[in-house]
Amino acid sequence: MSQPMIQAETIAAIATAIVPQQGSVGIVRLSGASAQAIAQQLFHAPGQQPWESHRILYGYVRHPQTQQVIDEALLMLMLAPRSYTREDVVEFHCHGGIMAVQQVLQLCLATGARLAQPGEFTLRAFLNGRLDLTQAEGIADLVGARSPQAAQTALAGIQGKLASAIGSLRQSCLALLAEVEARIDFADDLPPLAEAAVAQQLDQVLAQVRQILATADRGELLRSGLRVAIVGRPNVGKSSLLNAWSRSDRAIVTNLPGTTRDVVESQLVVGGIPIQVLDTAGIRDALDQVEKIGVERSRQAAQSADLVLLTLDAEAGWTPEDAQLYELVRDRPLIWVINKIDLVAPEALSLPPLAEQRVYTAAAQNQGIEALENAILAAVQAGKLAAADWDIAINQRQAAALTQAQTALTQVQATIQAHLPLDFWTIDLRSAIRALGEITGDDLTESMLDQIFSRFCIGK
Ligand SMILES: Nc1nc2c(c(=O)[nH]1)N(C=O)[C@@H](CNc1ccc(C(=O)N[C@@H](CCC(=O)O)C(=O)O)cc1)CN2
Ligand SMILES: Nc1nc2c(ncn2[C@@H]2O[C@H](COP(=O)(O)OP(=O)(O)OP(=O)(O)O)[C@@H](O)[C@H]2O)c(=O)[nH]1
Ligand SMILES: [Mg+2]
Repeated sequence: MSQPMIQAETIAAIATAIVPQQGSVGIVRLSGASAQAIAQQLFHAPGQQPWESHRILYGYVRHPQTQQVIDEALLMLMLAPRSYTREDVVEFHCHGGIMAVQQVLQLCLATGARLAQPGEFTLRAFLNGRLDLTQAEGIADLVGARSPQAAQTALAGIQGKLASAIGSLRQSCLALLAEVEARIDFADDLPPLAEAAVAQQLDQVLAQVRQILATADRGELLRSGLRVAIVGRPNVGKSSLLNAWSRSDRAIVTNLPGTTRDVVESQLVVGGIPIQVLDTAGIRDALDQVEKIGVERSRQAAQSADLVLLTLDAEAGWTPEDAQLYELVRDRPLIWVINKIDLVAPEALSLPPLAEQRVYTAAAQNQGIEALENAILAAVQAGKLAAADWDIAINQRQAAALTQAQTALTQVQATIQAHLPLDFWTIDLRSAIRALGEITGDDLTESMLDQIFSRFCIGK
């Protein structure tokens, strides 16, 4: 799969974000055999500027028929193979906003390019051998990263750290397979295989497989993050807690119960984990229709959360309504937040008669936030995050394939121990090699590719 294959069609897409907050520059990208020819019909570079690879041209994008100027722009030509896709690539660096890039893209499409599918530039980079599959997945991870640690891990993937770890395991298995097959084919000419030595080699490979598999939990946390819902009776200080925690005035706070009517979301990073915090409407028998809907959304938020912060008013203490609320959310991982602790003497506290972990906060005074963060990290097992000596973190697809390899290699060991004939060894060795190859893309199927590249964004 790694020999260059020139794709017949030239693809085009807007490579930069199209969002309400406009960027100052927007890029339209072309890749494929006609990229330069298309660009030359659209782009006018005044003066004697030569169309050389890896040089910036200054000029105008013009409608090829009407000569109407669409944008003033910079253009970069990157001739194959020195480009992201290893095909001829052209980038138009246009003015930001929506209109310039949209119109330039339309002109590219009218001049022979086809709109790229999500991830298609990176797919071509993969098909042309510039990246393996784990590196391509790293690129999607980096684009989606929501914490510096997640970005760092993604970059390790792009730089090929996982690829080389898996690659060397696969090489070990291939070498072993070659040894075994040689004994099958030339049994009389070669000394027999030392079973003990082979078993020891397999042990080493398996130990590494286990190490890499252990990074899956961390990968999952860094990629998906946590949804944390702040839930509680009205007026206990949920919105104050969100504001103190996010150091903002994101949510409206008043002394009126029923202030928050809808779920308010905020993005935070705690110990490297991206966290989506949901402040919810206080749960009670609602007074009006709007509040009723809000309360229903609170219940849904609690149900969808990875962790619930069940908040109590320390002054009011543990009430029957709190007990009812607990029944609603007790199947979720849960931390008690005893808020307004500034209003109560420690001996006067009445606490929930329940075992879950507690933290004490005075949200209005920004107190207790660190304790809260520590409790959350403990709840998700901070150990899962501890970066090993490397910053590799595998995803679910990679973990599934690695588990297959582990099973197959364990099977080889059993085969050796049972002193079964060499033919039996090769069966499981081959399936281990295939599973490892699925991770890097050395062994792959069309549907795997679709699955992987469909989670990219357009233009990547
Ligand atoms: N304007 C712009 N910025 C960008 C990108 C881009 O495509 N365009 N990138 C896109 O994601 C990232 C940079 N990644 C890149 C990775 C490889 C090559 C590249 O040309 N690789 C060739 C040749 C390298 C060389 O000349 O030595 C190769 O590896 O074969 C380009 C960009 C981020 N910034
Ligand atoms: N003394 C004290 N007052 C607090 C504390 N936290 C919140 N309050 C006050 O309690 C009142 C209610 O706070 P909110 O944050 O709006 O409470 P809520 O739980 O979001 O209320 P609803 O949105 O109505 O469910 C406000 O007057 C806050 O200033 C605290 O730690 N100590
Ligand atoms: Mg509120």
